[in-house]
Amino acid sequence: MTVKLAFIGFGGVGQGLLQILLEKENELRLEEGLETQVVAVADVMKGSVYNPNGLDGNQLLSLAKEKRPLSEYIGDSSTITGLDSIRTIQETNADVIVEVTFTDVNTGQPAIDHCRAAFEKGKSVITTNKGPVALAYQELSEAAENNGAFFGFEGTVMSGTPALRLPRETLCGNKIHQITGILNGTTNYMLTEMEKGSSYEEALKKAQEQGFAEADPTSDVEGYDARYKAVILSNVVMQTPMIAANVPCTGITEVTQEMLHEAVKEGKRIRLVAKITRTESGVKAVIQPEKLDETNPLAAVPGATNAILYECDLAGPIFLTGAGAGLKETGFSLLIDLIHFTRQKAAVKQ
Ligand SMILES: NC(=O)C1=CN([C@@H]2O[C@H](COP(=O)(O)OP(=O)(O)OC[C@H]3O[C@@H](n4cnc5c(N)ncnc54)[C@H](OP(=O)(O)O)[C@@H]3O)[C@@H](O)[C@H]2O)C=CC1
Ligand SMILES: N[C@@H](CC=O)C(=O)O
Repeated sequence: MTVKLAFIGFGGVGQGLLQILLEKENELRLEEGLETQVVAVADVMKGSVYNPNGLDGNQLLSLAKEKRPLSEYIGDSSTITGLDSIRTIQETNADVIVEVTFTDVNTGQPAIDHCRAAFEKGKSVITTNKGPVALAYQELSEAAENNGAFFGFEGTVMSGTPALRLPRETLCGNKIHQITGILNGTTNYMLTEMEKGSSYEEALKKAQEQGFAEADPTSDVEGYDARYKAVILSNVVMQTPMIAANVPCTGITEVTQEMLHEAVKEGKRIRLVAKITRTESGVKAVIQPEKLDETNPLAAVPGATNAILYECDLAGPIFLTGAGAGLKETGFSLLIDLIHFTRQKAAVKQ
């Protein structure tokens, strides 16, 4: 099956997915029957390019790496430049929209509108953008279903570590009554680096250089990104709608090197912890730095690695750890969605 893709946003994660698709082209065709063709890319600063017969992935990546505009793409006479993101979604022949614009922690826009526009046209969406799933999950998942479209968002929590499919699919049949996790790679990386001696500013800069941080890192350090992820876990895994603004949230801006070193001396670690609990009056969440005993499995989680503990009624505690951020790792999360999209289409055909 050939799947035509349009990238909306072409930053680190979008490029990460395209790199993987090029590297694994043969494997994906042979093992999953999946062939992809990038037909369009639309990005705010880089511009846009569309060719219904497909674009050359290597040329797109070179332009992005050399920070050259997409209007410099050299293609045949069917190549069009200058479509904005909504026209790219509505007017191109893409089957799947790869929504990888920045996450806006107040409005979820423009990503929510991108998803709406895609579903109205019966097109599928795969995204790592937390806004749509945290703020409009109910509406968008219904719109996808009503229009026969696929809505994939595995990478919105813990990047390529399957923090959403594991509980929804593999652990199905359990009632999960509590989820506790380290859900932000940037802050965990910063806390680990600060424990080793880096200043707050140095640690943040290093996290930004490695592509872990949000476009506006305030979202990471103030805990808003982890709060969005807690809301997504409530919406999707606990199937209980949660309003982000109602979730108490404290980031790591007040955590000093002294506090971290003191904790280490006590045999403890300070980590930014998200807790989502099912109570008699609904699902509640809280995000805050916590001093964890070294025996707590979350305390041992280093760098941009994240971890999550699901407390299940039948399976008991299930602990999952892996990348929480990173361009290739998050690009991989989109590949997971793409493979599931392909398998679903193939199953419908049979
Ligand atoms: N990096 C990571 O480890 C992870 C990231 N995510 C999420 O994935 C998404 C992408 O992340 P990442 O690639 O790192 O971010 P980047 O900031 O590198 O890329 C985002 C891209 O989207 C573009 N963009 C912004 N608004 C629009 C718009 N309206 N139309 C078209 N393009 C737009 C930006 O353009 P410009 O820069 O030119 O303004 C930029 O090129 C984010 O939502 C992020 O929260 C999720 C999990 C992990
Ligand atoms: N900025 C985020 C990226 C992934 O969601 C993080 O650091 O976890």
